[in-house]
Parts: sequence; C-alpha cells; structure tokens
Amino acid sequence: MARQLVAGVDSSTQSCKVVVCDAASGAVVREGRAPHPDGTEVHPEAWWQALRSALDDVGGLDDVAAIGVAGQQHGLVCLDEHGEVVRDALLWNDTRSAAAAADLVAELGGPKAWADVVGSVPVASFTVTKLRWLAEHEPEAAARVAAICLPHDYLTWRLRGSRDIADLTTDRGDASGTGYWSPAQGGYRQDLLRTAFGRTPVVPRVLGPSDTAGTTTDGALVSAGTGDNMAAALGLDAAPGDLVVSLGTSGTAYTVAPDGAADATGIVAGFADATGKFLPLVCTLNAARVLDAAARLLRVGHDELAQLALSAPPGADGLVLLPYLEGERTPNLPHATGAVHGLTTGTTTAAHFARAAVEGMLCGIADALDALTGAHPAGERVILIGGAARSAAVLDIAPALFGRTVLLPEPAEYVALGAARQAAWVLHPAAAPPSWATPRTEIHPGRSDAAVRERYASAHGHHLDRPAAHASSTGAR
Ligand SMILES: Nc1ncnc2c1ncn2[C@@H]1O[C@H](COP(=O)(O)OP(=O)(O)O)[C@@H](O)[C@H]1O
Ligand SMILES: O=C(CO)[C@@H](O)[C@H](O)COP(=O)(O)O
Repeated sequence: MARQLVAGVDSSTQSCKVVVCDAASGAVVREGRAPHPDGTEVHPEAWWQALRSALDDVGGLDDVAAIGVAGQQHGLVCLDEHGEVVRDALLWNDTRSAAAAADLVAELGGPKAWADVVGSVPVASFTVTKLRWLAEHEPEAAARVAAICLPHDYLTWRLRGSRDIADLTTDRGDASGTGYWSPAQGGYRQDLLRTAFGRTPVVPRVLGPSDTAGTTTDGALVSAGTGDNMAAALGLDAAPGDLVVSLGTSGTAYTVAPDGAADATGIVAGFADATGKFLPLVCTLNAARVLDAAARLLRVGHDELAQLALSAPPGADGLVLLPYLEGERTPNLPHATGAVHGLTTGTTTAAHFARAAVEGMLCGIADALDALTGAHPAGERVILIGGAARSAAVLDIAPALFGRTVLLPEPAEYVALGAARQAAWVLHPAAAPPSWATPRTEIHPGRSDAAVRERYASAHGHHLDRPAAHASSTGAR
C-alpha cells in the first residue's frame, strides 16, 4: 500500500506548529511553525493566519490524507450568527474573570457543587468564567454572541471551510475545560451556560475520540482535534499511571486515569482525555516565561541562563523567587505578583538570580505534581516535555525538586504529534489509536532536595501574609 501522510497541528499559546507524519509509523516527514501574537486576548483570525503560514512552512497539505488540530485549552471564541468573530478571544491565562469565577462558585453552592457537576472548580482560566465576564462587562458584545467555541474548535471549523455555526465541533478533552460540559455525564450542562450567560448560545457538537469532523476544502479528513495537553498525552502514548509535566507557557502536571476527578479543593482539574479516558491535571500560569523573563533581565540567552543557574549552589544561598509573574492559577492567586526573598550582598549575583528563577518555577510545578499524585497515585517517573524542558538547568534541577526520576523524550512537538496520531486514527478507524514508535528517552535519576522546597514554601507563606497579597487575591478556596 502506498504511504499515507497525516498532519498534526499544535496551536498553543505562543506559536502554531505543524508536523506531517507517516500514518503507519508516526515518523515525522516534515515540520513547520509560525508565531502567535503576544497577549492574553487574541483575535482568532491571527491563529488562522498563523496556521496558514505554518502550513506553508510545512509544504502544504496536498499529499496529506488527514489532519488533526490541538489547541491551547479554555480560550473563549465568540461568534455571531454569521460566523463572524464578535471580539478578541480571552485566553486561558487572562485573569480578568477571577471575580466572575468566585461569583459563579458561590452561586452554585460552593466548590464541591462544581467539582461534582463538571469535574473542576472554575478559576479565571475556565471558559465559563469568561462568558460571565463578557455578559457583565461588555453587554453589547454579549448580545451579538450566537455561538461559542474553543481555539481548536475554531481552527477545525475554518479548515473545513465552514462559516456556519451549526457546523462547529469539539471533542470531550477540550470540552471538559469549559466548565459547562460534564466529563462524568458526557454532556453539556445548559443550566450552567444559562447561569453564566443568561441564555444558551450554540455550542459545538462533541465528537468521539476517533470521529471525523468532516474534510478540508481539498478533501483531507479532519479529526475531532483536542486540547493541547490531551494531544500531548496521545503523542506520548501516556498510559494510566504515567506522569507528564509540560513546561510551556503554562506548567502542567497530569496523568491518564480510568475515572474522572472531582477535586473540591479546585487544585486538580478533572479533564477528559482524547481516547475516552480522563486526564486529571494541575496547571500553573508561570513556567517557560519565568525563564524568558530572567534571561531578559540578565541580558543572556537561554543556554547562558542555564549555565549561570548551574554555577550557583542548590538553593541559591537562600535566594527564593516566587514566580507569579502573570498572577497564578494554582494556587488560585490571580492578582499575585512575583517576589524575590533572601537578597543579601552575597546573593545579588546573576548566577544566584538565574538559579532562583529556575528553582522557583520548578517549585511551583513540584507543588502541582505533589497535589496531583496525592489525589491520583502514579508512578515515580515524570515524563518532561515543553519548551523549557530544553534547558540544561531545568533538567539538572527538576529531578531534585520533583524527588522523582525525570524522563526526557527526544525533542519533538508532542502536542502536534498527538494531533497527527488522532488524524491517523480517523484514517484507519479502530478501537484504539494506531501504535506508533515510542520516542527514545534520556533518564535523569531522581534525588531529594527538601531544603529548597521548604525555603520556597516559607517564602510563599511570608508573601501571602503581606496585607497587599491578601487584598489583591481571591485566595485559595
Ligand atoms: N532552551 C530553553 N530554555 C528555556 N526555555 C526555553 C528554551 N527553549 C525554548 N524555551 C521557551 O519555551 C517556550 C515555548 O515552549 P512551548 O512548549 O512551545 O510553549 P507553548 O506551547 O505555551 O506555546 C518559550 O517561552 C521559549 O522561550
Ligand atoms: O490552561 C491550560 C490547561 O488547563 C494550559 O495548559 C493551556 O492549554 C495552554 O497550554 P500551553 O500553550 O502553555 O502549552
């Protein structure tokens, strides 16, 4: 049989990446990418243009039999009755809907009620809170909204050449991050849409894991697509018990689980995955960009930042950086800012600051990992992916702060690969996705550095004790 090719798209926060793979083996044949605009609100047309230029970069889709799109989760795309965008999409890392989130939680009777109904307690990242914010703050725009969808739903729909809002599709993975779709019940909660928005706009049809959304205008099959974390799990072939940490714009820690989560503390989000199972996940707002900011401040590149960090002692002689540069989602401190503790004459060096930045970012993720594994016991090894996994300092320090062995799969775009694997699944429908070769993996043995974690926890406590921190955050529920 002639070789068939499939394409996978990762429309993430900072960029759009496309891989074209052999449908049978998963071998990457070619790759392309294009940047996304900065900021926490973005016109969806910018994602479409980035996808088009990434597709040009990859040499087009003429020889591709099927395509799948994975996207950053939660972003609110609003369309009018003609399929035109009503306003810029509010992204997962836009915290303006923090008060709306608190209101919605109270209105339903508290965090447990939300966890029971949709598997997660909404914070500002969740789509449902952005919908409430829109209704309250921009009633004229809200009145024009006929349909709502997520970034990957929008791109899937554009790829199919449709402008009819009745054609919108999504999948259970991305739908589970809206706050108005129940992973446990496998259906929309129109009551929650009404609570948030006062009425029920058109929402995308939820496809099954190997369902087809339709075809591109050139006739390639289009898979359901999914959220970027769900796609990475599929790209890594993560199985129940595997732990994954992704260090992109967000820091995420997740595992594949047979059953849905319902964490009333709101720390673990009870998402669905892209295969019919579940993906309990903890997400922080501050990961790779903390290192970007540290490198910018020190006027060095990423390699030099890593070398500086590794030249300082573990714990940076007591210098601690709290990495809340974009507010924070876990813990729920949407208005928090970053802070540096432990400045002395001895710690005011570039090396100490670089080390504190890497350690502070990783301590936030280590807390996320502990919360996840506390609720969902998993293996002792963490698969590390995302842009910041390329940092030599991250690779050296993460095993100590996670207290677990870190597995580094060979560098690849695992989100895009997962979307491509979903496309291959659609091309050859079966009970399970096609078996693709597993990546070669570098092993970084775990060790324990409790002192760094303790100093971070203590600095965190001091920071939250400041009246200003209380006044500006909604606090953990
Ligand atoms: N060697 C490196 N060290 C640290 N950070 C890096 C390195 N290479 C890339 N990054 C950062 O990784 C981020 C991009 O990662 P990616 O996983 O693609 O993010 P996203 O999926 O959120 O768009 C950028 O912030 C980039 O600066
Ligand atoms: O909000 C979440 C997960 O709930 C984020 O993980 C987004 O899905 C964005 O991912 P990146 O672009 O940072 O990879």
